[in-house]
Amino acid sequence: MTNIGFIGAGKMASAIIKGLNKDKFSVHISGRNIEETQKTAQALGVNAAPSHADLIQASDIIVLAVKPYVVADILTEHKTEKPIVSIAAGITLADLSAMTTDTQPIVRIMPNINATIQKSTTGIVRNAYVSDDVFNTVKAIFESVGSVHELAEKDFGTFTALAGSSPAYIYMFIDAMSRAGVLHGMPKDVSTKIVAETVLASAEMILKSDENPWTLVDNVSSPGGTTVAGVVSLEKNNFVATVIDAITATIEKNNTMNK
Ligand SMILES: NC(=O)C1=CN([C@@H]2O[C@H](COP(=O)(O)OP(=O)(O)OC[C@H]3O[C@@H](n4cnc5c(N)ncnc54)[C@H](OP(=O)(O)O)[C@@H]3O)[C@@H](O)[C@H]2O)C=CC1
Ligand SMILES: O=C(O)[C@@H]1CCC=N1
Repeated sequence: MTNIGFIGAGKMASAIIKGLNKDKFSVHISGRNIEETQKTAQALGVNAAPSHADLIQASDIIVLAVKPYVVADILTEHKTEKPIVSIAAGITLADLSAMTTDTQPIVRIMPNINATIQKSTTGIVRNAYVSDDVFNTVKAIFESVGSVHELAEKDFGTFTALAGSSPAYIYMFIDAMSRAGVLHGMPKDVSTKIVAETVLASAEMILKSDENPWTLVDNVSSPGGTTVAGVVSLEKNNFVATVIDAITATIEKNNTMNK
């Protein structure tokens, strides 16, 4: 049984812990406040550690699941040679090494909120001090809540935009479509379900088809028909450039988070 300790048990840690196979992993959590930690531990069916030091003592692998600005404080105060896994946005392996030691085994992860339904698309990279055994265990943790993509660290900012943050942008798109349904007389719950089902199936089409997305756009667009009228309107309003700008802004923020 591998002992996994989560420092910080908020939205992401809870989503990951819920998906973990408790026959393979014994899970410990520690937070800012022991009463809150005990309540969260009880709700998740895991162990509450009285302090971060106790959690580190009890764990084989320590997952930092706190907000990025808290990571340095924790790593400065608590030294360990055990492998550290960070899910914090914008904090690089080099940043984490600078907060620990030159030889600290560190894995950097970018999951997404779809871990809540075991469908995270997760990015992973390790430094040179992480053994294959530890790396495979960390991969297994995140495979319990979705797919795992091994990346070069230079691509982590882009991955953060395309997978870590993008659920928010996709929710915005769904809500905008659904609001248009309301404008044209449909109840919001009905239009949201219709749009969400259509987004889900359209994404499945892209994953199952060999065609590129623009060919699929052309397949929907009948000559002189309804779809092309909407496609031209989206383009008049800079839909593609607007989306690309949002992804670039996300990457730029990622690159300056710890500066
Ligand atoms: N949300 C998302 O979609 C994603 C988030 N991430 C990353 O995951 C990390 C966590 O984000 P998320 O789960 O959303 O945030 P949450 O705020 O939900 O969780 C953070 C948790 O850390 C706790 N905490 C704060 N200070 C300390 C401390 N000193 N010691 C221990 N615990 C502490 C907080 O407790 P309290 O509430 O009491 O302050 C809270 O429970 C971030 O670094 C973020 O970049 C990565 C990918 C996606
Ligand atoms: O907004 C953030 O910084 C985190 C990282 C990806 C999703 N949420």
